[in-house]
Parts: sequence; C-alpha cells; structure tokens
Amino acid sequence: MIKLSGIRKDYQAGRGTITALDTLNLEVGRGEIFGVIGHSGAGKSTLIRTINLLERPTDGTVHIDGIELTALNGRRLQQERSNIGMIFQHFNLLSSATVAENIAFPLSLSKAPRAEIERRVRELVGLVGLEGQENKYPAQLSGGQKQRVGIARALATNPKVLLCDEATSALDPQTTKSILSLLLEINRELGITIVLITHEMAVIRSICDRVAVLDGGRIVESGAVADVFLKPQHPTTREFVAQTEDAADARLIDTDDSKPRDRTRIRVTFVGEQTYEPVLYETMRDTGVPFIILQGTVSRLKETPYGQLVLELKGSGEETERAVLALRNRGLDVEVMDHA
Ligand SMILES: Nc1ncnc2c1ncn2[C@@H]1O[C@H](COP(=O)(O)OP(=O)(O)OP(=O)(O)O)[C@@H](O)[C@H]1O
Repeated sequence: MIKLSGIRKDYQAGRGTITALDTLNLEVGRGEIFGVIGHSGAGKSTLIRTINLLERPTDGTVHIDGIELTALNGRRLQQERSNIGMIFQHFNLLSSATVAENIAFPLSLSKAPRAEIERRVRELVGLVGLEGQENKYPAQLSGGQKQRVGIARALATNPKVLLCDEATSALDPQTTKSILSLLLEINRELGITIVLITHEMAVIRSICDRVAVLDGGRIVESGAVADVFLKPQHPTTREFVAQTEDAADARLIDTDDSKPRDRTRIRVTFVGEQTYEPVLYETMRDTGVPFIILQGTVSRLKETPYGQLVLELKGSGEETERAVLALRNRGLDVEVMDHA
C-alpha cells in the first residue's frame, strides 16, 4: 500500500547539511497499523511528512497504492493526497470554526454539494462519538474531543491511508487509550491503513501490527511487534522496551553474593495460547529442577496475550540444560542469560 524506496532527506542548516533520513526503505501493507518509534530528532516527523509529500525527499520514491507520488505535481498530487488523511499532536483545528465546520472543511474545499456535506458530517460525528458537540468551538472541547474532531476531519474524504503524527502525545493516559481504541476501530471497520509515529512503546504495543525503530534517520530494526518487543536486538529498541517494563529489575537479585553456585538464569517467553497452558509447571515438575521467579510480566500485545519470566534454575549445568531443552521442546522461547 505504501512503499518508500531509497528515501533521503537533507536539510540545509546554516552552512552545513543535516541528513534527516538516510537511504530509507519501508513498506506498509494494506489494512495494517504500522508504527514508527524513535527518539527526538530521529527523523520521525520528516518520515511521516514524506509519505504525503508535505516534505519532498531529496532522493528516492514514494508509492501509494501503486502510484508514484514523487512523480506528480500540482493538481494530480493534490488529487492523490485526498487519499491520505493526517492527524496531528496539537490537532491543528480552525479555532473560529465549529466542530461541524472543522469536519466539513476538506469537503467544502472539494466543492461537494451542501446536502452531501451535511450527511457526511453527521456520519463522521457518529463514527468518532461527538454527537451533541457539533456546534461547539475547539476551545470548548477537551484534548480527546479535539483529537476526535481531527480524526473525523481526516476521514472526511474517505482516505485509504491515515497518518498519525504523535497523535496522542498531548493527551493524558486515559484519553490516549480511548483515542487508540478509536483508531483501532476505524482500522477494522473501514479497512484504512494507518501509519503512526510515536516516542512511546506503549502506543506501539497497544495497536500496531508492525513497527520500525528509527535512529539517526535510519531504520535500525523492524518487524512484527511481538518479535521486536519480545526479542529486541538493537540498543535503541532495548531502551524503548525497557520503558514499558514495570516488573522489578532482575539485576537487583544479581548483586547478592551470598547466593549458592550452580544456578542458571533464563528468560522464558510464551505467546498466545501458550499463555493459558501450565507448560512451565509441567515441564519443571517432570525435569525435577527447582526454580525461583526473579521477574515476571504477563500482558498483551494488541490482542495477543504473552508472558515473559526470568527464572533462576538451581542445579548442575547438565540438569539445567535438560530443563531448558524440555521447555524449548514444549514450544517456549528460552534465552539462557547466564550460568554461575
Ligand atoms: N526544516 C528543517 N530544517 C532544518 N533541519 C530540520 C528541519 N526539520 C527537521 N530538521 C532536522 O532533521 C532531524 C530530524 O528531525 P525530525 O523533526 O524529523 O525528528 P523527530 O524524530 O520527529 O523529532 P521530534 O520527536 O523531536 O519531533 C533533526 O536533526 C532536525 O533538527
């Protein structure tokens, strides 16, 4: 649906050049929710603005639904852009226009008939849950309601793609949840492809199917959220994942010198149906290796349940190796962290 190939974006800054995006390739499938995560200055805004050519890349091509946007100009580009909606961190609403007028704005620009505009606005107001707010002005709305107006306006022209530029960064956690649920609902019901940028892993894990980690204008890691989240490879990804770890830090226990030797620390990961099975109990019972739990998380990635436990197995290298093998044979992912 979206294909960025060899994208490079240079900005002139004083006498120097800043390369905000560096030979970047990215493909987003139809109907996917794709997240891009990165620290401040990584190039996220530049990347998302490149998708609808609000920023024209210095080099490379952008294709949306098979059409090369980078080859278009003027009216043709404008036409294709109507297939791409966008929402913003600070909502970008017209302060002197009502909710209904803000939502109608893109339709008025396209000179749609008045009755058609009114019908569509009613439909959109219902979709985003703003019934009864139609005649209010943005200053009379909460942040979450403003973003709902932003979403309705972005959907007015029936786009195939919705770009979300830090859409929940100005909202409190509860409102963030409700806006993310709305985006998920829109993706499911309308089949719209969503690309979002964020600096919060919690946003990625609650609604995204796939994620790319951006660092210094390059994608340093990408893949299915479960893979990237549960087995982060790049240091930047590890940092983001650590943001969401609310369980106790296993290293606290590591500093205890009074520990007996012959212990092995392992990280066990189970995903989906495995989460509901007593696999760990059964395997450890059968192998007879005693263990303690140093750290544990049981949570969800989008709708998939998963668990991750750090265990300390007690026993000789041979015994614990047998236990690790048995766990792997039951389909669990086991990483041996250390042995002492
Ligand atoms: N118009 C511009 N002129 C010059 N440099 C720019 C311009 N826009 C962005 N940059 C530079 O490009 C790099 C990437 O910026 P960008 O805003 O895309 O990052 P970001 O990941 O979105 O950061 P943030 O989360 O802080 O918004 C930064 O070094 C930034 O200073």
